[in-house]
Order: sequence, then C-alpha cells, then structure tokens
Amino acid sequence: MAKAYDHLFKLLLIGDSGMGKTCLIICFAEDSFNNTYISTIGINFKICTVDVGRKKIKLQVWDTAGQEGFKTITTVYYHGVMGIILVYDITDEKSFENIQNWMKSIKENASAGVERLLLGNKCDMEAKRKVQKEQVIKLAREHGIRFFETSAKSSTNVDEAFSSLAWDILLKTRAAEQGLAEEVDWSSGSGFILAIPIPSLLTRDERA
Ligand SMILES: Nc1nc2c(ncn2[C@@H]2O[C@H](COP(=O)(O)OP(=O)(O)OP(=O)(O)O)[C@@H](O)[C@H]2O)c(=O)[nH]1
Repeated sequence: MAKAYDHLFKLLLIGDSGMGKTCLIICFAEDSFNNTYISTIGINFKICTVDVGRKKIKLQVWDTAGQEGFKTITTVYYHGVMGIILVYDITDEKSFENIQNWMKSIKENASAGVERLLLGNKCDMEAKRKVQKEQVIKLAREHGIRFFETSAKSSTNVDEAFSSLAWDILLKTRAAEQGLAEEVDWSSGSGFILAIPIPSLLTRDERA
C-alpha cells in the first residue's frame, strides 16, 4: 500500500506551565479551543498532517508538561525530535524571561541540528500584554530563530506557525539529501538563514 505521506516529522512543544501548549496543538489538529485548564501530566502526543511545498507531511507533535516536577521525564523526549516549539505567554513577563532557560535546555538535551520556533501565545489578550514584540524580535535574531505571536483561542497564526516549522525542517531534509548540508548552519534556527518564502500554507479545509 502506498504511504499516505511523504515525510514524518517529530515535533515537541516546551515552555512554562499554563502557556497554552496543549491548546495550540488542539487548535492546530482539531480546530477547537477549551477555556478549562487541565495541566498536562508528563507527556502526550497528537498526529496531524500538513501540506507544504507540494509534500504531505505527517507531524507527530509531542506536548510536554511545563511543571518543573516533570522536567526529568520531558527532557528525555528532546532527543530525536526534528523541531522544538518554545511557548511563552505575552501577558506573562516571567514566562518570556524563562525562554532563555528553555533554550539552554534544548542545547543540553536536543540534537544539534534541531529546528526551533518561538511562539508568544495568547495574543488575543492585547490589553494585558506585558511582553513587547521588539524585545522578542531582538532575542529571536540573536538566536537565529523564527518567531510568531499566536492565539489558540482566536486561531491566530497557529496553522502558519506549525506549517512554517514543517517547511524549515523540509528544507533542511532536502539540503541533507542533496548533499548541501554544509551550506546550512545546522546548529542554528533557519528562520534568518534560509530566507525562502513558504510557498503553500494551506488552510485547514484544503488540508482535509
Ligand atoms: N486567552 C487565551 N487563553 C489561552 C490561550 N491558549 C491557552 N489558553 C488558556 O490557558 C490555560 C492553559 O492552557 P494549556 O494549553 O493547558 O497550557 P499548557 O502550556 O499546556 O500547560 P501545562 O500542561 O501545565 O504545561 C487554559 O485555561 C487555556 O484555556 C490563548 O491563546 N488565549
């Protein structure tokens, strides 16, 4: 039987507790949102499919618990994933400060060539904003990492964020297949290195 997808990419979401990691995955995979907060215990995953660059990409998305007590378990899952999404909450300054610690954790536990993506979630709560975009862009530039502000509640930029990460991983995979890996800096995020526009960010209806 023919494979229903061209590539399988494993992704991981990390960030402090209550940032909306689970909600972002549910928004992307199921197009729904729930206001009730049920903290993740350990780790969970969801599978969904996205079309990028005329390729069908199956995404296995691992959702980690942000609570400190689960760190030993969750860091085990860093190894072998191709993309890591770091999530903070735009209404919570501390969660943004902690992004530096999450970056350090990636360096210590993930593969050197892992793609990273930074998300400032809950951007529907503009009136309560504590983290200014300018400071995030500065950090994202320093780390060579792509950045989006998202809302799982209003579905803002959620499809775009997951698709852009899939696209960045696809580019790296292709470069490796064609023996061009030396031209790609595998140790940094590709957001500012491979400045190639994403050709086809399909809507959920188109993906179905
Ligand atoms: N306003 C708003 N609330 C959100 C958004 N995303 C998540 N929330 C709320 O934030 C709370 C926490 O969301 P979760 O997705 O469970 O957070 P988490 O990061 O997975 O938390 P842990 O599992 O503890 O690590 C819930 O009450 C959600 O309804 C968003 O984009 N906007």
